[in-house]
Amino acid sequence: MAVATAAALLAALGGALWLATRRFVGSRVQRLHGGGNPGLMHGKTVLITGANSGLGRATAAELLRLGARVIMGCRDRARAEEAASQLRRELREAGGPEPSPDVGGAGELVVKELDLASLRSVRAFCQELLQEEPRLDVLINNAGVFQCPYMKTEDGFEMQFGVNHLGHFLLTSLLLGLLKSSAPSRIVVVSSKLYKYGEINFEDLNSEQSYNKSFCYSRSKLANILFTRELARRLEGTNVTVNVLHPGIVRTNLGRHIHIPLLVKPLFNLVSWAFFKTPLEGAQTSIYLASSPEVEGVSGRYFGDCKEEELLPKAMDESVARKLWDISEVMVGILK
Ligand SMILES: NC(=O)C1=CN([C@@H]2O[C@H](COP(=O)(O)OP(=O)(O)OC[C@H]3O[C@@H](n4cnc5c(N)ncnc54)[C@H](OP(=O)(O)O)[C@@H]3O)[C@@H](O)[C@H]2O)C=CC1
Ligand SMILES: CC1=C(/C=C/C(C)=C/C=C/C(C)=C/C=O)C(C)(C)CCC1
Repeated sequence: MAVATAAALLAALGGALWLATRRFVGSRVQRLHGGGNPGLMHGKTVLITGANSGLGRATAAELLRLGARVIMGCRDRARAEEAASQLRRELREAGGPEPSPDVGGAGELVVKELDLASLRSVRAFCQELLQEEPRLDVLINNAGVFQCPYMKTEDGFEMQFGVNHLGHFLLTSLLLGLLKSSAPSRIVVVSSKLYKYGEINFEDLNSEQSYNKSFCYSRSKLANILFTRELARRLEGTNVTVNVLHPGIVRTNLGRHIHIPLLVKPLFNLVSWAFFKTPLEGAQTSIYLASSPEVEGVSGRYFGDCKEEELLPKAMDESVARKLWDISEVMVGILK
């Protein structure tokens, strides 16, 4: 009995130690990309959608630390201003670059309103940005909504397809001119491994015949990959690259629509704390694709953990990618 108790205690202690070590080592491994080169992003302007939370916030923090001027495109100004104040404070405390107009706005953080569930908002955002910004070096299409109940965007699109794909499609299209005139420039698209369970069902892109929230999330993430590959093809020879990534499973606010019974929540929190990536760990591939010299000139590829990965054939289907592009142009009103 005593031996069994001692063994159980030892196992629990070992487990706790392992988890704590994993957290500790993880937080040190996080800063590898560009960590040795704090000026890597000096003079570069980066736009990140959904930069007030989770992966977007962590990506903004790290690119700021590397000297970029970061524009946060966020739907809620109050939430975004609060995140921006925290990021500025963290940067100061870490001894990062002081905001400096002389070095292309190094370490400067700008908040702009952008609701990807409204084409009007996307257009207004781009109009303002194009008036104010002389250059855009990196666009990171990061914002996303995950498995929400059936909802429509302002323009009547199914919410996940509307925000994750169509809003970013219009945003990117309207900013392409500026990205081209700032070349070499980069576009980074945040997708998910869950694309594997999606299909582009052209006959019901608005999910009016049936709605399955998991399918629609996966469909929107498959659309992110097809969009990236078609855009890379169209951008050949322009010195503007576009790559897509999956971040792994990351502890963020993305799961806000998942209902977890109150009693199970503490256990779930513990499990996610132990096994999910932190936002900074999850953001590494976004940061890598946005800043690393290793991927200069690389375009149309899919990455995870800062390494290229293979795609399923359905994500490489050129005819589906072209058809999705053409339909997206009509849906967002670029072509009538
Ligand atoms: N976490 C994970 O495990 C994984 C995440 N991803 C992808 O990573 C990306 C970032 O998600 P993550 O950081 O995890 O989640 P968060 O929920 O923490 O962040 C999502 C961001 O998107 C913003 N957003 C949502 N809807 C809109 C909208 N209509 N207009 C503008 N911004 C909007 C949110 O704004 P607000 O705060 O105002 O709601 C928030 O800033 C997503 O594309 C997601 O699909 C992919 C695979 C796994
Ligand atoms: C961490 C966490 C939650 C869950 C988040 C999950 C499960 C997110 C999964 C996202 C995935 C897998 C996206 C893939 O593209 C809850 C429920 C909000 C409760 C509080 C802590």
